[in-house]
Amino acid sequence: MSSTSTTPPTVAVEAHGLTLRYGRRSAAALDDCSFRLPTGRVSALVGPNGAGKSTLLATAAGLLRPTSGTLTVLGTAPAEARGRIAYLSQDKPLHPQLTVAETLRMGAELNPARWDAAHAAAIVEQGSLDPKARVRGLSGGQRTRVALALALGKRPELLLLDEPMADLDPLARHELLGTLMADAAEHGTTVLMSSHIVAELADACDHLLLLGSGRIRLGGGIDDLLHAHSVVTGRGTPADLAPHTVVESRVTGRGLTALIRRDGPVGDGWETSEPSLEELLLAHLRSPSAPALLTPGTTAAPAGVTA
Ligand SMILES: Nc1ncnc2c1ncn2[C@@H]1O[C@H](COP(=O)(O)OP(=O)(O)OP(=O)(O)O)[C@@H](O)[C@H]1O
Repeated sequence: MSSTSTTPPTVAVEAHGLTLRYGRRSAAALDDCSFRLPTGRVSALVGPNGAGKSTLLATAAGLLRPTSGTLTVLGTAPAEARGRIAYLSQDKPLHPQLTVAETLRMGAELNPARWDAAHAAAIVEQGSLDPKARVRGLSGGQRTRVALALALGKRPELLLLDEPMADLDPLARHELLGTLMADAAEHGTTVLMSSHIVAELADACDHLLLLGSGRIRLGGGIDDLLHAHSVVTGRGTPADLAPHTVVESRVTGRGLTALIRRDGPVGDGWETSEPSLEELLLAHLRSPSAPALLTPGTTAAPAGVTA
């Protein structure tokens, strides 16, 4: 890696042929993944159950080692970047016997150089949590808030969140997503978070990584990915849509409706519109054999070339 302390890396996470098997004979949980994620963005990590999202996040946090290939974060090996990363796993481990205030004090002690006490306290206060309450007495969503306060109070350069919003109520989700976006905008924090709640990701995230069966299916800026696709409706067959790539098609009352990846202008006779994020993701999830697409900024650099 060639980055120096005066020039922060522009790439937060970069994978080359990243493959991870939990056992020698197991199927690959991550299978030859190559991609890069730019710094300072909020990226959504999406995919069906078992796609490899948690595995990728734990690998980026330095808790799992690739079977082959490489993964670098913030320009270095994940283990070397631990102090600059915050990782919140799905089970959000906290000490149940500690109070909320003691938990935040522990965060301060563990991260003396970086701890932002005011930021962590504000996240807890927004949830109207009693600082003297014991963690074991909190609801699932309240624990999530404390765990997020611990992660964000560390002022990480890279924040890895595994389904952080699953047990939050809609208001809390909205508010905490706003906090993540503000941190990315004001402090350049890079956020990579897995989630199944596509509607909320569309508002909060500007980047996307779609995993299916351990492989990268889509990667890039959400706007770029949406612009690259069209929903077309008309009287014709999928073959009539050549040279475009038909990701998914179905016959409806109005003829054929297809989600295509455009290769030039769409011919006359087809009504076209831009897909929503949900339409794009669903079409790719229902069509696992559709070719993968990584937009230019998300394609891993050739070996030996650094950001
Ligand atoms: N500790 C483990 N030991 C063995 N196999 C595992 C382990 N953890 C995950 N796997 C397997 O690796 C694959 C990817 O799992 P992973 O948990 O990364 O998926 P995911 O996309 O996070 O799923 P979900 O949306 O259900 O959380 C799955 O086939 C899973 O069974």
